Formats: sequence, C-alpha cells, structure tokens
Amino acid sequence: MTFSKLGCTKGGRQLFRDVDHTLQAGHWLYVTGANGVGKTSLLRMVCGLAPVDSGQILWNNSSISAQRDSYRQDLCYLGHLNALQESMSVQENLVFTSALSGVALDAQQAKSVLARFGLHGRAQQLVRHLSQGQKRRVALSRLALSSAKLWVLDEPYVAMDEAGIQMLSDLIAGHLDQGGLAVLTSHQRVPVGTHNPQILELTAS
Ligand SMILES: Nc1ncnc2c1ncn2[C@@H]1O[C@H](COP(=O)(O)OP(=O)(O)OP(=O)(O)O)[C@@H](O)[C@H]1O
Repeated sequence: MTFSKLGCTKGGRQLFRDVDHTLQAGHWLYVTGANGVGKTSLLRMVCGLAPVDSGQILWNNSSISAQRDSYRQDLCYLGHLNALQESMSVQENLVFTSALSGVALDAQQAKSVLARFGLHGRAQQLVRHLSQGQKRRVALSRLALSSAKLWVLDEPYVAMDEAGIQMLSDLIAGHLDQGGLAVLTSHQRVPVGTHNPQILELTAS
C-alpha cells in the first residue's frame, strides 16, 4: 500500500499534507502523533470511509477509489467504537459480521474463537452485559475470523488488560507472518512479536 502526497483537511483546516509512505506485505505501520493531529482521519481515508482530500492511496498499484468493491474485500477495519449490536448475543454478533463479509460462521467456530479471546462461555450473553474490555475482545475476535489482507486498527489496545494486549499482539504478528499488512494507531507503544513497525509520525501542517 502506498500513500502519495496524501493530505487531509477538516472543517477548513489543513491537518497534514504531502505524506508519502509505502508499506509492503508482512509489515505494519504505526501511525503516531499528538491528539488531534489527524491519525483517525488518516485511517478513515485508508478505509474509504472518508474521501481522500489530496494525493492518493494506492492498493495493488491502483487508487483505492478505482477499486472500491475489491478493496473492501481486502480490508478489515476496527475503529474506536466496537461496532457491536448491544442487544444481540456475542455469538449473533460474530455470525452477523462474518456474514457481511461473506463468511458463514457456525456455532462451533464462534465458540472456539471466543475461547481463544478469553470469552469462553460467553457466546449466548448479550453484548450490553459485557465489560468494556470484554466488548473490545469480541470486536477483536472478528480479526481472527477475517481473511482480509489489510487490517486497519484504531487504538485497538484501549480497555485491554495485559493478557488481552499480548493476545492481540500475537494475532497481529501471525497476520504479518502470513504476508498480511496492518496499519494502527495507539497511544501506547506496543511490540508486535519480532516485527518492528514502520513509523509514520504525523505533525501539524
Ligand atoms: N468532520 C469533522 N469536521 C471538523 N473537524 C473535524 C472532523 N473530524 C475531525 N475533525 C478534527 O480533525 C482533527 C483531527 O481529528 P482526528 O480524530 O483525526 O485526530 P487524532 O490524531 O486521531 O486524535 P486523537 O489522538 O485525539 O485520537 C481534530 O481537531 C478534530 O476535531
């Protein structure tokens, strides 16, 4: 994935401009910078959730805006919010979001991924009855079910305890080992196995 002279304007204010970076398969990009500098805005552009104001984002050497459907298949995005249906059970949420990406998840698969994320026995519980950290774990367990090549994660470690942080780091490392890519923001520096990050520090323009 390549950023070419990428720029972002919000509310008439230029946040950043002329950002150039290339991320190869098997690597991850750690987007850093002060509060409000535009990290989430950058991630939203990478996901196609916000238009690219200036410059380009290339995926497989062509602009993401020219290949929206196929690009979406290659992408798994976890934002600040967990994007869970609070009134549905944990298992229903996993089945539902898997179906949206064309994967038919059975109960056994759901149980085993939940066990892996320390949520054994929670499959039938309503999401609204989970703690913040448990909700985050459900959201993150979607990554383990995703075959997307590019993971875009906005503050994925928020509300996670030490075991959860390790679990997620191992998951990302496994993804990179298989040739995946990840772009993430975090206000805490997190090691991802032996994978050193490429660092993109945004600064106010
Ligand atoms: N739709 C919008 N209209 C106007 N301003 C916006 C809009 N969206 C974001 N902003 C502003 O753009 C700036 C960057 O926001 P963004 O969420 O990208 O920052 P961030 O680097 O992720 O911050 P943090 O570290 O606090 O999460 C902020 O000043 C924010 O108020």
